[in-house]
Amino acid sequence: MRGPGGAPSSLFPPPSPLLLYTLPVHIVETAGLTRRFGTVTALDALDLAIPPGITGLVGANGAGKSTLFRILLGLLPPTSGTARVLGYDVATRGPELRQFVGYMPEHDCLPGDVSATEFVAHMARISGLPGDAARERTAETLRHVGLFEERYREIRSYSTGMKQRVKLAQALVHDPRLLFLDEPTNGLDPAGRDDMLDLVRRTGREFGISIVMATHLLGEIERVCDQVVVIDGGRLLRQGPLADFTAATGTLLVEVEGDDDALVAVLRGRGLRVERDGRYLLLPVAGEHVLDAVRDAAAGLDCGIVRLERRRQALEDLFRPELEAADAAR
Ligand SMILES: Nc1ncnc2c1ncn2[C@@H]1O[C@H](COP(=O)(O)OP(=O)(O)OP(=O)(O)O)[C@@H](O)[C@H]1O
Repeated sequence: MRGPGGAPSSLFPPPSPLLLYTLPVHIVETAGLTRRFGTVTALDALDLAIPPGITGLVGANGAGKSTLFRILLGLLPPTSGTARVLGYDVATRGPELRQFVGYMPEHDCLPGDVSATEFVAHMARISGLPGDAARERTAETLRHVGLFEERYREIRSYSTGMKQRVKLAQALVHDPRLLFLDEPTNGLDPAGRDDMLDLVRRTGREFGISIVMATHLLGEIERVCDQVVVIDGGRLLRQGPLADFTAATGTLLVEVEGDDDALVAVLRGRGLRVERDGRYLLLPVAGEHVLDAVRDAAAGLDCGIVRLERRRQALEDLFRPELEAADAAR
């Protein structure tokens, strides 16, 4: 496991200087990437340029996310076009690139009759780690994903959330520089979803591992990702930094502690338009006087201001219409 900032642990030799100096600007690059299955076009002339960091790959079911992962791992040949992962051409250098890439598949693929320790250590050995290092590294990885206490239990006795963690552990055990996670929150309840997203974020941020996470849930992207790639029907809708998609809107978002009904009444009494969204009050930002009015009114009513900021655009609002339009056109 690498420490914060990406420093390698003592368990692993440092990456070769050659690799350090040749790390590409983009961890994934594709040009005209196309994959057909008979009459179905799963990927359609996809041009991607994904920088290091945590990237959300978002698309509805059948958008082509899993097909893209299989191609990027060098496990499935494209029909046409090219792809490079960490600078390696997937068509010719699959075995090399897979040393540096971890993959968490979407569906349940774990053997039930072995423990997490046995399974993850087996995967570590397959990746080329010698016995002692594989055992140490397995314990370390299972601790990271929160399964250390239960590591000797048979996988068949695990909950869905625990099985997802085993899948993440096997993807991490060989100390990859890049992780492909295919719907890591699949089948989890809201609390399990939160825990998994937190784990994904910590894995990316604390250990400096780049992550591409496929999901069909836009809200998940907003919580953990720096970058967004949106595909639909195998085609690229948009890609770029999350901040570009969630620019500040012309709406002021206010949250107060205290009598917010009274605050609404006072603000409306001053001629301001105020709407409610749960515990938030929303006002069009017509100028500085709106901010001043909110501050003065809250102070006059002894309401503590918890949030007073421009509301940001939600990904959901941006892409839902595009995804729906693309669906209708098919
Ligand atoms: N081996 C295959 N043979 C035929 N069609 C396939 C094959 N693999 C994928 N497809 C088709 O390609 C399209 C993209 O599938 P893919 O699994 O990549 O989508 P996805 O975005 O990962 O969706 P999901 O989350 O539902 O798996 C779908 O129409 C799917 O039916």
